Amino acid sequence: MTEAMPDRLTLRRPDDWHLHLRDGAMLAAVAAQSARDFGRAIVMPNLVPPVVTAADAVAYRARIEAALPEGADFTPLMTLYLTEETDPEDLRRAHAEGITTAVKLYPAGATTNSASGVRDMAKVMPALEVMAEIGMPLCVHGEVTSPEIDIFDREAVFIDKVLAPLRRQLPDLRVVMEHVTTADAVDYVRDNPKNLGATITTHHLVINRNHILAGGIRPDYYCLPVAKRETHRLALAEAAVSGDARFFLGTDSAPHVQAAKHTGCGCAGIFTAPVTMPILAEMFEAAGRLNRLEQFASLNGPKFYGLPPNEARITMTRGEAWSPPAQIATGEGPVTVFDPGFALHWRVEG
Ligand SMILES: NC(=O)N[C@@H](CC(=O)O)C(=O)O
Ligand SMILES: [Zn+2]
Ligand SMILES: [Zn+2]
Repeated sequence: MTEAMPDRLTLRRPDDWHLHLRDGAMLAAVAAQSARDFGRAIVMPNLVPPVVTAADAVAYRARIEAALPEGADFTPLMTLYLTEETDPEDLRRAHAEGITTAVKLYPAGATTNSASGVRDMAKVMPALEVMAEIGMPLCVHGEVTSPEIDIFDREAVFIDKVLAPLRRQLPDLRVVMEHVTTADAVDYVRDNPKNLGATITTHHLVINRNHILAGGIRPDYYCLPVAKRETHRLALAEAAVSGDARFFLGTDSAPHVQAAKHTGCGCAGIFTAPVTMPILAEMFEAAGRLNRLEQFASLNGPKFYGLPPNEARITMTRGEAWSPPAQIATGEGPVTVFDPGFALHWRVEG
């Protein structure tokens, strides 16, 4: 006899430790999509121009708050975009005043809106030293950008050539490897427990590189770091359901209008905010680990950031298969909602 599968699940309200909310009409359309299921989010600073100073972060936070629905239970946790001109004293002030939760490192040219990123790590060492001193985490887009490095190898090479040396130099710096996509990254995090965590996205738990390229090119599955082969996806899924506190949810929900993705040079980013919790429930259930979903989505992230978990709870229920909308409308045009390619049975109540 098989045990009855639970059809109801109550968990602490989840958080999203890596989110792109954008600005203007896009922000107005997507803010509510995250605020529905999530209590807090680490908000990425890669606007054009980027959020580089404490004053920029204060202004951006006010725009986000203005875009949230009345009464939303959602706190944006702000980040600063690290540049070679970042003033370490501005970081110190932003941290002391509780304006920012983390700083984001984009290697120049690695991803969407990263032109102002870092070319020479030596130039940002004074800022990183201050962060290590005050305990401000560094969130890292971990890919090298040299054209001679194959795009599927860029994360693994980054670990060897940039991250490991940096962590040897500044062992007290708290680092989050954002959106890990490889078994190499999972192993590196497991083997180096001190001051290191990793976010895993919704889509990297679901797709491998075949989804982008087999049977036709699918720009809606294109993101950075690009999805890797199936063995890597399996390593990510195993890390997510393992209960290991160093791995936590960062959706990397990154809306782009369809016109910017369905084109000759489509941009990177997948919009997952509205479907993340139903997809995760489906995945954790299939792995027989539904009881670990709360650790991954609601407990491990706050633990790494030294914040209390949310007091509020959400309830998820399992029922008939349902189909999320294929797209949402925004003032800039439609945005495709991530399609996991399997039926969803779980929903967040309320
Ligand atoms: N993940 C992506 O493919 N795109 C992100 C940037 C990022 O997180 O690298 C975006 O801002 O669109
Ligand atoms: Zn990134
Ligand atoms: Zn991102």
